[in-house]
Amino acid sequence: MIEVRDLRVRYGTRTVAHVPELDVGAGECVAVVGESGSGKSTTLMALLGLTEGAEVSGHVRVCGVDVLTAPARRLREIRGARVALVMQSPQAALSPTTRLGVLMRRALDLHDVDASERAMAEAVEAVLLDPAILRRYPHEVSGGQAQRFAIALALALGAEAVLADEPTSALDVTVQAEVVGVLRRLRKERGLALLLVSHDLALVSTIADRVLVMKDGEVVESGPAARVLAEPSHPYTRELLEALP
Ligand SMILES: Nc1ncnc2c1ncn2[C@@H]1O[C@H](COP(=O)(O)OP(=O)(O)OP(=O)(O)O)[C@@H](O)[C@H]1O
Repeated sequence: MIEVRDLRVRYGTRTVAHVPELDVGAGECVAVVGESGSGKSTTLMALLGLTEGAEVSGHVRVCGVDVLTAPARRLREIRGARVALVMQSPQAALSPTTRLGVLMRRALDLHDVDASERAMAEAVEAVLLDPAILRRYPHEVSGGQAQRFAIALALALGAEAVLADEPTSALDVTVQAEVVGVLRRLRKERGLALLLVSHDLALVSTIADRVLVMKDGEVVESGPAARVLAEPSHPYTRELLEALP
């Protein structure tokens, strides 16, 4: 589903992310962890060709599309519909004057997907939200609810992969846990490929099969989540683990 080889993202002369190898198959979950500024979000955005102004090289294949060479039309096919991007603050990306239900109906109509009240209610219930949320405006829901709404919309559109960029603030740990809980269940039920970005190694290891640890744009350690957590081989990974509350 996702295949990355020797991905390099540069802004000017500075390499902000270098990922030698990253694979996520259907039903698998891979987490990218590291402190703020380590290149996690940049890596995620590069997978959808969304690193504006950057020089990107290497090989990136997502849902059969060669992201670095594909024409804009092919990239639009995977963005939003086949691959869901769950952002740190999804409310910011939503129109503040449009109710969530209207927004969902428009998106489903655009892709010729069933946009009946019942189908929309089922979509939000699948991420453990009350269908009443469809009558709310984006500023009337919490960050975690907005993230779950974004996942519901993606699933209704038939997404095969979810890329989630988790909030980095320690205050948001309950939100993260809430969203990760939903993703964990959906991954099993629907065979979604999941790529999670987080600074919280302990949280992601509860869902991820494999973990990549990034520092200053480089992958310093990668491997099965259980191994990385139990026997971290890099001092930086040990630091991340020791920093946990
Ligand atoms: N458009 C840009 N132009 C120049 N530098 C950028 C740009 N976007 C990101 N960077 C730089 O790339 C580096 C990696 O940023 P990135 O957002 O990927 O880190 P991160 O690990 O996701 O951090 P956070 O957890 O805070 O989101 C940072 O030093 C950042 O300043």
